[in-house]
Amino acid sequence: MEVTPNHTQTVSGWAAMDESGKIVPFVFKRRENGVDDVTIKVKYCGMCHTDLHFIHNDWGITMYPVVPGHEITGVVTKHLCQSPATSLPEVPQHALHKLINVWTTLVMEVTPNHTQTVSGWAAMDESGKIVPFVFKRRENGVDDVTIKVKYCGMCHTDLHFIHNDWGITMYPVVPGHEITGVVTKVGTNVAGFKVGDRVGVGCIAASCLDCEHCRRSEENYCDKVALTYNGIFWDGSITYGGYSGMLVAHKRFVVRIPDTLPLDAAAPLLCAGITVYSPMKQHGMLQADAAGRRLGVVGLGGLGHVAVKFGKAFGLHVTVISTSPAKEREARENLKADNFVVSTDQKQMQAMTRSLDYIIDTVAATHSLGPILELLKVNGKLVLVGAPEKPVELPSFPLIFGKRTVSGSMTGGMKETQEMMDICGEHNITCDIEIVSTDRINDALARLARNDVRYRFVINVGGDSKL
Ligand SMILES: NC(=O)C1=CN([C@@H]2O[C@H](COP(=O)(O)OP(=O)(O)OC[C@H]3O[C@@H](n4cnc5c(N)ncnc54)[C@H](OP(=O)(O)O)[C@@H]3O)[C@@H](O)[C@H]2O)C=CC1
Ligand SMILES: O=C/C=C/c1ccc(O)c(O)c1
Repeated sequence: MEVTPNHTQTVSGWAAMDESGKIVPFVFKRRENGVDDVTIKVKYCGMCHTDLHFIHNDWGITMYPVVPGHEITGVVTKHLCQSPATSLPEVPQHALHKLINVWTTLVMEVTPNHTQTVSGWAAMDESGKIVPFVFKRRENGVDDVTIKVKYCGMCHTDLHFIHNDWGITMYPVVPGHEITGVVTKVGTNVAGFKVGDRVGVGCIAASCLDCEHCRRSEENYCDKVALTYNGIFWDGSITYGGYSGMLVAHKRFVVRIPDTLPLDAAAPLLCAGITVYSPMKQHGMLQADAAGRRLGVVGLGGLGHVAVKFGKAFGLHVTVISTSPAKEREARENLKADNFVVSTDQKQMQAMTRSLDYIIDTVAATHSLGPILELLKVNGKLVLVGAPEKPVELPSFPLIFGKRTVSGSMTGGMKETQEMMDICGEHNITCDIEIVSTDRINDALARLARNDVRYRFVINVGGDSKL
């Protein structure tokens, strides 16, 4: 109730409280009937197999307690005319603006300290079109840092969310988790940052700060993690990302950008960089004794090209495994890749059998891991970071016959992100970027979807402007 003061109506229902899958009686609160709402007395509810998936957390995205049911029939008991909320201001609007106003009104009702108006860019539905979107952010709290956004990288994850590939998008979604900018305000409990500092924000907006993972600064694995967009923040509000002019971030989730790094080419390090750095470190690829070992990078996009750069900076022998022969020359000449294999060319693939110690797979589309696993030596390790919407094919024979391991990795923790950023500062590692103006976001997304970028689009949100 603290989080959502307008959730005043008590409802009796039935919920699963955990993965045991047992349904128990559950009393909870629903919001008051808003201006665009209809209250329904539920008469019947079908039991879909999706309910079972959520009850058992089959898809790994259940937020317990979960009250299932999406085949609902009933009778209207309250609607607009009886709503306690008054009508919207009389402004000539087309449908989209009206929707935005309703949304903003609701957010303000739920989170009264969300008083700062911000201009950004959002997808309103699965059509995937990005449109200007005005919304509210919270006031700068005692532990918060307010940031004027200068640049924001366009990660393939943004595309997945914009198109609801993963089925979990809460529209309107303001994407962007590769954010750099300048501090404009700090809270009274903030010691590490001051106005004017060059900073970045990556994938995390909040975590519990208290669990075993948070204590180890693996906030990315906290089961209460709130992602930078499409997350649910401590106050119950939905988070909005860096395709926007301004951001309020908790100090724990802000990273210092070394003076040697430009804010535009450093921005993708906040996601693409840390997402490959973290498993490379975890699996020992960055240790001095790993120099000379053989790394394969599957997919030469935003994540992949940074993996090549880290691999080379730490003395690994790097092979790019790509569907795009046209990327070979640049990969060898600019990224200094030692080898380039076209994954659709069976001869080239066969010649690489049992040659690699590690592989990082960054591919955004569904594919089979079988031919890729064959490239690993016995005991070799494959780390999956690409997140296609459908499961990848994982045949057992190449795993068994090569005693190989497949694992996954999700972005990185905050301590590790700062460490990575500082290493990039020392080694002058930045991303290869193409700057996009805010009126070209849709064109850039279309090009990203058809694999036409070398290697990251970065939106110039406010890079040319003074503070
Ligand atoms: N695990 C995590 O924490 C994170 C995961 N991700 C995920 O990683 C994946 C890659 O992200 P990112 O590097 O930004 O994406 P990019 O689009 O920049 O790169 C993906 C690369 O995959 C290869 N590819 C092959 N086939 C396809 C296809 N049909 N569609 C798209 N790509 C294809 C391409 O490389 P080539 O031309 O060489 O074949 C392409 O450049 C995404 O699924 C993203 O959601 C992103 C951030 C964090
Ligand atoms: O695959 C990784 C996805 C990471 C992610 C999803 C949503 C979001 O807001 C993020 O900041 C990161």
